[in-house]
Order: sequence, then C-alpha cells, then structure tokens
Amino acid sequence: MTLIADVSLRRILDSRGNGTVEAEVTTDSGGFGRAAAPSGASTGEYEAIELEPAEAIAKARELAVPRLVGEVFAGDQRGVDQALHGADGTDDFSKIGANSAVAISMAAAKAGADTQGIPLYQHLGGAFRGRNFPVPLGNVVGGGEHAADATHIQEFLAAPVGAPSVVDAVFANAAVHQEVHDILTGRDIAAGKGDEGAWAPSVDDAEAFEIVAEATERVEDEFGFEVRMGLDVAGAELYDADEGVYSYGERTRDTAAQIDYIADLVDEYDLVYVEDPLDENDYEAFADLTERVGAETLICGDDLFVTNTDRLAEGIEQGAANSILIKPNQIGTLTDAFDAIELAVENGYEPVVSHRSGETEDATIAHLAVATDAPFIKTGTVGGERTAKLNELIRIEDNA
Ligand SMILES: O=C(O)[C@@H](CO)OP(=O)(O)O
Ligand SMILES: [Mg+2]
Repeated sequence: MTLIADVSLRRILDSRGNGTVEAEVTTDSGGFGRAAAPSGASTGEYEAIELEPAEAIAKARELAVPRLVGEVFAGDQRGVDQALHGADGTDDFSKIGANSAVAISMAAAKAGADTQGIPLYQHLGGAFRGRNFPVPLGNVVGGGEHAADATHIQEFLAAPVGAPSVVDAVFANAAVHQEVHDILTGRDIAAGKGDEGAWAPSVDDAEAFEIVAEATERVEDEFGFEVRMGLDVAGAELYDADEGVYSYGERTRDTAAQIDYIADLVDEYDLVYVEDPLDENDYEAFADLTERVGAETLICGDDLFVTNTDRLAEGIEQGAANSILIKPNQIGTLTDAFDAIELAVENGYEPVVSHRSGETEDATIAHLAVATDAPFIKTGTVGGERTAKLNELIRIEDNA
C-alpha cells in the first residue's frame, strides 16, 4: 500500500456560481485523485455543517492535512475518514467543514483506485461489482427551493424503470425533458430552468403532474419500455411547524391531509418513488404513510435521515420510510455514507445515491452507486454538472 504524500485544497466554482472546495490527493507511488464538494439549497436541519470554502480550506489545512500526509495509506478509506473525524473532533464536521471533509474523502478514494490501476467503483465495491446499474431518476420539472415562482413540489422525476441499459435510461430521461418542453410550448407556457436543469414553469402542481404524465407516456411509447414518475416533495420546506400544516401557496394541508394527498398521488400517477413527502422531524407520519403505500412505492428519507446511521436506526425502529437518500456531503465521508447504505440494506431499505442542487463536474456518486449496487441514482437530466455523472455511468457500463 502507498501512503498519502500530499493533500492540496482550493476554492472552485459550483454550478450556482458559488465557491466550493476541491481536494487533490497524491500518493507516494504517484497515484492521484481529485474531487469536489457539492452543496444543497433545501438542506436538512440535521446535515453535517458546510463552512464558507476559504474557512473550510484553512481549517482542513491546519487540522486534517497533517494527520493524513505520510500517516495514512491512500487505499485505506476507513483510515482516511477516521483521520478526518479525528482532526475535526465534532459530530457534525463543524470544525473543518463537511465540504472539506467530503472533498478529501472522495479524492483519497480516487487516489486509492489510481494506485491500483482500477476503476473507482471497483476499489469501493470490490471485484464483483459493476454488473448492475442504477436507474437514473431525472428531474424534469421543479420548483420549491430550486426555482422561484414554479411548482410547490420540489422535483418531478422521470424513472425509466424498464430500460434495458443505463444508456437507454439516460436518453429516455433526456427525451422526457424535451417532451415536457414541447408540451409547455404547446400550452404557451414559457419556462426557464431551475438549479438542477429541470423546467421551472409557473404552473400549479396539478398541471405539472398532467404535463409530466403525458411526457413520460410519450417516451414510453417511443422507447418501448416502462418510464414511471417519481417526486421529491421536500416536505420540510413546505411544513409550517407553528401552524402544523403543509403550505402549497394559499392551500394548506394538515399532516393527516398531507398523508392522504400523497397516498392518492401514488395511486393516481403510479408513482415509483416519493422522497421527503413529510416533515423531517415527523417519523410517525412517515411510518403511517409507509404503512399505507410502502408496498407499492419507495418512500425515501432525505432530510429525514441525512445519510446518518443514528437517524436511520430511529426510522427503522419506527417503520418510517423504506428507502434512504445517500448524499456523502450530508454526513462528510464515504465511510459514513457506506455505513448508512449497509445499515439500510440489512434492514430492507433501498439506498438511492444522490447529487445536490449545487454541483460540480465531479462524478464520484456514479461510482458510489455502482459500487454499492444501489437500485436508483438521482442526478438530474441535463446540464454539464448533471451529465458528468450520467455520462460516467454510460462509460462504466461500457467498461471504458
Ligand atoms: O433535496 C434534494 O434531494 C436535493 C437534490 O435534488 O436538493 P438540495 O441539494 O438542494 O438539498
Ligand atoms: Mg430531497
């Protein structure tokens, strides 16, 4: 094994034009890895802490780099991530920043793969991984925190569950995105794009359902395989804790009505995936909804679980959700993300690997999804920072 010889950090641009942290790890034998931290807009209350990039970099240089250089083997991912936790000393990375931590963790993994001359997914997942591929969930219409004056539900997702290959699935999602635009144009509705490249028309949620349902049906007919629909409701952003209601503009729903509403949507639109339908503090409501529709669809916890094994364990205990969103930057290291996936799988929860609304060209999550055999990956549909991951999946499938 080869020791980490150097760690360098710099501030680069993310897709929203904000600064983020990029890390480079070099090993004694000349192995190299580079990775960058993404950033959320609809962040969960319990996520690890992202610091201002300059501060995160300064703190990581002072506290973490000396614990890594000449000390830890690049291929020893648990060793790297333990060093990051040791350097930080808090349980939410508030000292060195989860943005520095995750960039270093992912760059070290890439350097570890490079020293062995193997793809990252194989380094992370082992020799037997790389045969199964995740279904990409593609954001085609959206609003919420990702676009002003658009839908209340944050993401309407295309889910090409019947696709025979990743490349077919990726192109099906792009086709749904284009069909949505055609339908909008046909209805004389102008639309820009939100932070993740989804169309952000000024329509109500009911019309968005109609449009996306029509677009997925057209693509199903054209491509000849099943394309379903999913949602990220981002319920915590709609929830008003003082009033105890979910606000959809003028219209509000209390928790019981919200559960009924989501259960009806699952039936009406045959939803294959529903993320964060309820508030991030309401395990009980998640459990009620899972009891009602969990046999038909995935109820996924994003802000609910924040890739955190303690929060997931609580969910398992209560029967809340049957799926967990995995975002390495919510928890700070690849080790923590892997532990969350393992706990999920042991307990029958499906792991769904995900991008953030603020992204870079970094494609680590494509490898993470293949390495862990995740059934789904949520990583957008169009836009360079989204296609970076989608095209990487195509390359992995092609053994390129
Ligand atoms: O809510 C989400 O799932 C994500 C990504 O789609 O958004 P953000 O990165 O803004 O939290
Ligand atoms: Mg979400």
